[in-house]
Amino acid sequence: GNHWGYGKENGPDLWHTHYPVAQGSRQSPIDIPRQVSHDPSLGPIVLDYDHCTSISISNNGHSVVVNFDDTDERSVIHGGPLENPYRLKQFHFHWGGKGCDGSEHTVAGNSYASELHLVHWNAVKYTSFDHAAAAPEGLAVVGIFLETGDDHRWLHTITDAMYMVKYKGSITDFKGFNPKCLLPSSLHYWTYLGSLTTPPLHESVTWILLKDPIAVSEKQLGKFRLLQFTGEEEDQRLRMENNFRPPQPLKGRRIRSSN
Ligand SMILES: COc1cccc(N2C=Cc3cc(S(N)(=O)=O)sc3S2(=O)=O)c1
Ligand SMILES: [Zn+2]
Repeated sequence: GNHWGYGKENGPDLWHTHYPVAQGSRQSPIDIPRQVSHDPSLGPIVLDYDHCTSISISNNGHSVVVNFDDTDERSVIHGGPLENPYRLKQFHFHWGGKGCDGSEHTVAGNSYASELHLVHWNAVKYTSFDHAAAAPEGLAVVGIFLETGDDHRWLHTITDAMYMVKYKGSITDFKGFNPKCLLPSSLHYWTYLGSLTTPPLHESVTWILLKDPIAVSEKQLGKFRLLQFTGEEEDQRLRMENNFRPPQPLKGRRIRSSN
């Protein structure tokens, strides 16, 4: 049927027809205003990725996803606003078209070129990722902004693998990648309660947005746009770009800032 996407016929403004929660009270992304209340009780976020390694990279028809083995507590985040450790499950990106920005969250109305999402789930409170992804405290997503500048020395590993997952439904081995190398120098962050930014739009996410962007080159971003929304067998060739949802109403939510 009319599967959701980012086009005119199936884009973010129409998602509410199949996913009414799209008009809910804690939807993401949001715009981060210039002034955010500083909460001294908010400790640092800790990313324990030391023994973390990736398994595969795939194209799910909406983004490029790097998947992790989440069968133990090897790679977790804890601290900050989180009551429990959350296990890393996958990371993926959202980006724009040639010369236009594609982040999902915005800062004082400004977009970045792209946004990286590191998706973690609460294996202390929930028995599976699928349960956690639909539960109020189930997920913690770390958002990292990408701005265009110099080449990112480690992003090459990911962009070089993209030709292997050009089409929707493709997946290939991608072992030994540690996302610690994608973190900016500072782990200062904003945090608020929100949702998945794509269908099913579950309101299950504690968002942790790092304030500092990382720099990637236009050339590296260009390789993201070689990916396709469509499958190899489809005659339509749709370049994967502008796969971002615009900011949603804050609806009275509080956004807190770490130090
Ligand atoms: C039962 O719920 C499930 C089961 C399997 C996968 C998903 N997901 C779908 C979308 C989605 C969007 C994310 S974003 N852009 O906010 O970081 S994270 C994420 S997901 O949790 O992987 C949900
Ligand atoms: Zn995302």
